[in-house]
Amino acid sequence: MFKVENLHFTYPKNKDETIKGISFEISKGEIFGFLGPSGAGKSTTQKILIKLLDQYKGAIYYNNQNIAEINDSFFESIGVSFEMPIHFSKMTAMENINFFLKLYKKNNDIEKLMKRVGLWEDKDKMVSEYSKGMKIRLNFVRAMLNSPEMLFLDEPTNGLDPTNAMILKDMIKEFKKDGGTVFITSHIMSDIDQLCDRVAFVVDGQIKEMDTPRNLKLKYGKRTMKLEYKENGKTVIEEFPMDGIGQNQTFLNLLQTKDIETLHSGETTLEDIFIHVTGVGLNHE
Ligand SMILES: Nc1ncnc2c1ncn2[C@@H]1O[C@H](COP(=O)(O)OP(=O)(O)OP(=O)(O)O)[C@@H](O)[C@H]1O
Repeated sequence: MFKVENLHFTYPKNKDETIKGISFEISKGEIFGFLGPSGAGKSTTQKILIKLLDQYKGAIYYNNQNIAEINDSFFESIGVSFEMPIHFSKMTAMENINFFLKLYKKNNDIEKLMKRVGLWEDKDKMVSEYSKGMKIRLNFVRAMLNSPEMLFLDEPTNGLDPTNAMILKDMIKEFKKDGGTVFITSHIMSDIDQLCDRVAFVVDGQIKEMDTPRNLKLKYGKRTMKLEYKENGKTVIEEFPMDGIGQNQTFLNLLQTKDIETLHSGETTLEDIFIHVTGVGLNHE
């Protein structure tokens, strides 16, 4: 569906390259996460992919067509939601939608979308009266206006309360179920974990790691079992190697004789992997 080959990009005013040879492919129906520390080049890549920036080196294909050679049909078939919502604040939400709807040949079911994100009741309110979370939800509706085949989402749940974030994530999953393809950036690792089929970690304009969240967890996870049990009123914690765990008599004895509180494998989180791969902690603004 989407193929990026050896992408390089330098901002005209800069000396150094921002994107230093990125390659990846996204299959139809796949949700692909693009993760990395601030300044790694995520937004720059996204802007190149949606043809906001040109003068890059390398090639980008959408449905086997070089995007440099596709005309308006490209914009007809993609939906974009940037982190900072941009709407006409002196117009109502519905007026905003109607304005943008006219730009497209294909239109989605607006009432259904607005009801789903919980904005139907407030559709005639001025956007200036909308809260930050409402603007973000309206932004998502805008990305879906033309019933796109592929979505580009930059931090789509950032600034939403857990309930609204869950609704948006469910909508993204439904979009995928209906055959849609998604390119997504986020700092919220649990969202990425729940949504993405594959993720790429980008550091300083290069992809450092790319795989399914499960494979990454297996690769970076500690192969251990951690056991917590009660003894003389105190909690004791012991760790055992996963290999040969079924024959480990000490471990088996504890299981049979102790009052077990918890038992889990040393699976690592995407957050741990992020810090390991990028060498940079997550910023949760
Ligand atoms: N218009 C521009 N002109 C020159 N340099 C830019 C421009 N936009 C971004 N940069 C630089 O390019 C690099 C990558 O920025 P980019 O916005 O792509 O990072 P990011 O990974 O999206 O970061 P964040 O997570 O903070 O949004 C940074 O060093 C940034 O200063």
